Amino acid sequence: MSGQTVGDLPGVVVTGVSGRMGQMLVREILASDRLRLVAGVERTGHGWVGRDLGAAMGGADLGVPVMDDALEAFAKAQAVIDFTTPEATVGFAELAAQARAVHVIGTTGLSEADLAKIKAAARHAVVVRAGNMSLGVNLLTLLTKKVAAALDEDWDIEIVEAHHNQKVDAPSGTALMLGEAAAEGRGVALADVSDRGRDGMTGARKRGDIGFAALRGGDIVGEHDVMFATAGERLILRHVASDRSLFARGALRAALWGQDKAPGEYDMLDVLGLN
Ligand SMILES: NC(=O)c1ccc[n+]([C@@H]2O[C@H](COP(=O)([O-])OP(=O)(O)OC[C@H]3O[C@@H](n4cnc5c(N)ncnc54)[C@H](O)[C@@H]3O)[C@@H](O)[C@H]2O)c1
Ligand SMILES: O=C(O)C1=N[C@H](C(=O)O)CCC1
Repeated sequence: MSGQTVGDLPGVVVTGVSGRMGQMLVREILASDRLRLVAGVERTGHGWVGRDLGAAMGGADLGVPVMDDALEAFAKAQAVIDFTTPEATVGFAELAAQARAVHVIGTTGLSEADLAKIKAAARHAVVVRAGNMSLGVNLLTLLTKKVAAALDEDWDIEIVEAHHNQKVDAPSGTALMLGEAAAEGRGVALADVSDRGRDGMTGARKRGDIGFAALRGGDIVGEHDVMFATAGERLILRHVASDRSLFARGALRAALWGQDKAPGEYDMLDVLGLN
């Protein structure tokens, strides 16, 4: 970015700016010399709306407003980084497309109907979506696919995830990415073999199923095991995130990467050049 003035840097809006990821994103953007923070967006009625973002975060004024009019905010930006809720993200996808801003989506828990709306928005603008923005997890999806392809159904696949006690969706977006990768490696559709939330007299495990289990507690940032278990041995692939900043840095990288791309839906494997 040599020779650029601050005004030339791509402008970014962070939605859900008061949230765990929102505040982490603000800190990473302020520390970056490649992106410029233009606004934060929060839901109508939130106490931060109308305030300066720096002051709202308990520091000095930044000259960056917190707004609840997303379209007005997006009109000033080249990228929108969005870690909010499924309902909010679907609305933001349409507005980001109208503003022709790159929409980086970290929100998880999206339904098939939500994904269809995001796909429609991606006809007009760049969307980068991933249930996990870290390099390690995205590499883990490739390893999972490879191991699943190498092993037959004598090997049971179980995905175990653990997160903090405020997480509202399960299985995690990451666990679902890993499940998709395992299913792809096996040449099956995840929807046909997914086994979630066992409880009570479940009967014996069905051969070929991919099982999911979710743990919630304390301040766990995010842990994922993909277990391949057969008679006499187990292989466990594990990722442990100990700091949310790695998700935020992945999102910033995606926002920059998307600046010169054609409209469409992309993921972090595209951003990282691993596809
Ligand atoms: N993809 C990844 O790498 C990754 C990493 C961490 C978290 N996540 C996901 O990001 C999402 C947010 O996680 P979090 O821990 O920051 O949650 P959080 O609850 O701390 O933050 C969500 C924020 O969104 C705001 N919000 C809700 N509706 C809104 C609306 N209509 N307009 C504007 N703001 C709105 C809330 O007020 C809140 O500040 C979750 O889906 C989580 O699973 C993804
Ligand atoms: O804290 C969360 O919520 C996280 N969500 C993502 C998921 O659902 O996999 C990524 C890890 C943290």
